[in-house]
Amino acid sequence: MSKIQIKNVSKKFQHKEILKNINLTIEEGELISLLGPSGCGKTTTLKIIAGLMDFDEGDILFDGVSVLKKNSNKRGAVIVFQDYLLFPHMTVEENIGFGLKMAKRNKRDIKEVVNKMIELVELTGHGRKYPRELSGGQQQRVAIARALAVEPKVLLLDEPFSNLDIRLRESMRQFVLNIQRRLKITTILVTHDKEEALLCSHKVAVMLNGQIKDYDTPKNIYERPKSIDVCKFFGGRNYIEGRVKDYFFESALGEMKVQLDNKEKATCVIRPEIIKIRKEDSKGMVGHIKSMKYGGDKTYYEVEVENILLKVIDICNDELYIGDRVNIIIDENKILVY
Ligand SMILES: Nc1ncnc2c1ncn2[C@@H]1O[C@H](COP(=O)(O)OP(=O)(O)OP(=O)(O)O)[C@@H](O)[C@H]1O
Repeated sequence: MSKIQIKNVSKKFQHKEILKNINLTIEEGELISLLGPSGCGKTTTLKIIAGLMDFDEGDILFDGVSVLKKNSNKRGAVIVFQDYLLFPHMTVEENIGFGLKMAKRNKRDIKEVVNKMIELVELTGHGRKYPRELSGGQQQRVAIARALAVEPKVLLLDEPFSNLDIRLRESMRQFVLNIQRRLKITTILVTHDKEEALLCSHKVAVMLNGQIKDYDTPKNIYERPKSIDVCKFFGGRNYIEGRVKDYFFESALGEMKVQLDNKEKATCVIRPEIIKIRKEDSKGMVGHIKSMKYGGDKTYYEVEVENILLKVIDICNDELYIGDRVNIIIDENKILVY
């Protein structure tokens, strides 16, 4: 249950800069996600926090105190990796008790903690089984129990759900979240799954190319990211070129009010879900539907307006067909201009 501060951390592998001046603060009891594409440096960051890897510059503090001189087993941070890394020749009980045995805790204590953990992760009756006798989700719960048994101050989860099928992933995610909220353990979740990061976290850090590009609440990071790179990482958005003049963004789509100073070249980012389409009734911007895909609770449209193909996500409108002329309504309060 520590506050974690990562200060100006940089790391090179064979002269290649992998982490570039990483700064992050995670408040006590918070769960934050480190979100980014494959190879951007997420696992490296976790290993550095856990003390499993050296780095070139910077500092890591737990509760305001540098942990650089502490070995990994003294830091109180544990990592759960995506492939669980359970010991195959040990039973569930032995796996969960392993860290406590290493810490030379007495047998009675170990048994008590192991039983508590087995109950916590809902594996009562499975204690004597070996990992191969368990399902993927059960193995994962053993890995979580093993990590929590040593009462870490910091829990580091490296893509813990990525090996599970979608249904199991959702229930395991909720399961881990409940435990995290109950124990209030400071947690960093590494993921490349955007929805997972948004759903689970108090805050999300978007990591691209070894740099933290943005760090904010899920809503702010999704709706108001600081840079166009982060918008592009979330994907699926509309990018309109234009300029800002006298507090209006001017483009082929016309004028939209913005709170920005003049800029000769600017890009407006419009999320598909802030655009609504209606059967044409002569008011407002007009386009025509080029494509539509039914997706159950939403429909994906492509609408051509002034030679621009706009992606639109709206509820299904049974009166609309491909080729129809439609009015486009953009929520100007939700556009972003960079
Ligand atoms: N021991 C190592 N020696 C050399 N290069 C390494 C080493 N470990 C990682 N790298 C490189 O550092 C970069 C970051 O790796 P890292 O595992 O941190 O990425 P990641 O964001 O966790 O990716 P993924 O989501 O695929 O696990 C990659 O380019 C990787 O090839």
